Parts: sequence; structure tokens; C-alpha cells
Amino acid sequence: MGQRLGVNVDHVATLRQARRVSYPDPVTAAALAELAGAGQITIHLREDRRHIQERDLRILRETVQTLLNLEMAATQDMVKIAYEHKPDVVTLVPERREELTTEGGLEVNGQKDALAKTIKNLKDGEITVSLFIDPDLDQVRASHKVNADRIELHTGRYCEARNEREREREFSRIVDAAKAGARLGMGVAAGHGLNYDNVRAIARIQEIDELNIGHAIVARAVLVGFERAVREMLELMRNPG
Ligand SMILES: CC(=O)[C@@H](O)[C@H](O)COP(=O)(O)O
Ligand SMILES: NCC(=O)COP(=O)(O)O
Repeated sequence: MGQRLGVNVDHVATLRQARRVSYPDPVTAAALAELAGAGQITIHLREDRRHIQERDLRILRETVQTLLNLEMAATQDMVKIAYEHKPDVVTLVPERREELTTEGGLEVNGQKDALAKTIKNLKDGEITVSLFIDPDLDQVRASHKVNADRIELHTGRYCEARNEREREREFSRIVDAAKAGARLGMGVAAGHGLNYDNVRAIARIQEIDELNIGHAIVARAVLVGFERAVREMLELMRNPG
């Protein structure tokens, strides 16, 4: 089986929240994404609820047919919510209220004891735990030390590279981190900022078994429809050249 596509439906909810109405519904988008071949639905329940609401999580838990991946901060409040709704996967991500979007990866190295407790708590609840980290070997090793099941490599710097040299450097970091994570027996995902132009190189990395992509798919879906936007992304992942 090839790489799983996790479709992040946060920004369908961004459009809904712009007018505080009931549409477009990320639950509908998730169903369309799965019909188009997505292997996972990803949502980020932020502390400031700028887009995804707990209502979305509750209903998606009932309707998602593939895997439900809840991105969340590593706080006790969020652990309680995860226990209540039992997503298949929790991805722990850093959060700063004033950030436009996720900026860096989780600082695992600097908070190993606290993270190890949170991860154990979630795993005791039969929830798979992934850590959203920068493609940094120290962070990969620290993720293994705190018993994470998976890591998700932050591809933001690769996606935002200002020139080819910078892009190649960031790409090499991702390759090295993916290999290190796989060698340590962790599942390796990647995400943030991936789009129809930059995804193929990442999709060619054998050690990466999952890509989580949201903003670019939702942006294209506004123009061509959700199912087509997902199918076009899957086509690029399955034929990365
Ligand atoms: C962790 C990550 O890179 C994204 O999945 C995250 O959801 C970005 O935050 P927004 O969706 O709020 O942009
Ligand atoms: N973890 C990355 C994700 O879920 C989607 O990020 P983006 O494609 O919206 O930047």
C-alpha cells in the first residue's frame, strides 16, 4: 500500500467561521475526501477555536470511515477532550495563540518528562500518538525516548525555501530525519505547507508513510471541488516521478 493521504479540513471550518454560520461543514468535506481516496482525516482543535470546533470532532468521530487524526496542544484539557472522543491518532503540536499557523515543531528535547507522561496517558487510552517535530535528528531521537508511536516531520521550511539551495538543504534534513525515525521503529509522516507543486519530492521518500495536507487542497477545492482536489493530490503522490 502506498503513502496515506491525511486531508486536513481545518480551513473548510475557517470559511464557516468567517461568518459564524453552519456551512461549509468540515464533516461534509471529510466524507468527500474519503470518497476520493483519503486514508485519514486530520483536524486541529486549537485552544482559540479559530476554525475546528469540538462539535466537528464529536461528529467526525461518528462519521469518519478511515482514520481520525486530532492535532492538539499537549495540555491536560486537550487530553481530557481526546479521552472523551477517542480519535485514532493524536498528533501533539505546539500552539501560540498569536500565530497565523503552526510555526515550528514541538520542542520534545526540552520537555521529555512532561511529554512522556502525556504520551503514556494517551496510549493508555488506546490512542496512537504522533509528535509534530522539525526534521532535526535530536528531536527524532527525543521522540523515540518519550515512546511516541509516530513522528510527523514539519515540511514548512522546505515549502517556504527562498531558493533552490535552501530547498535542497531542507529536503536533505527531511530525508535524514525520516530515515532516522524509521530506523528507530516509528511511523513517519510529513506535513505543513505541502501543495501541488512541492509534494512530489516528499512523496518519493520511501520512509514516509503518510502526508497530511490541508490548506492547498482546500484552496484548490474552492475552485474545482473537493473530490477533484483530493484526487489530483493523490495522483501526484502515487506518481511522484
Ligand atoms: C500542524 C500543522 O502544520 C497543521 O496541521 C496545523 O493545523 C496548522 O494550523 P492551522 O490549520 O491552524 O493553519
Ligand atoms: N500537519 C499538517 C497538516 O495537517 C496540514 O497542514 P497544511 O497543509 O494545512 O499546511
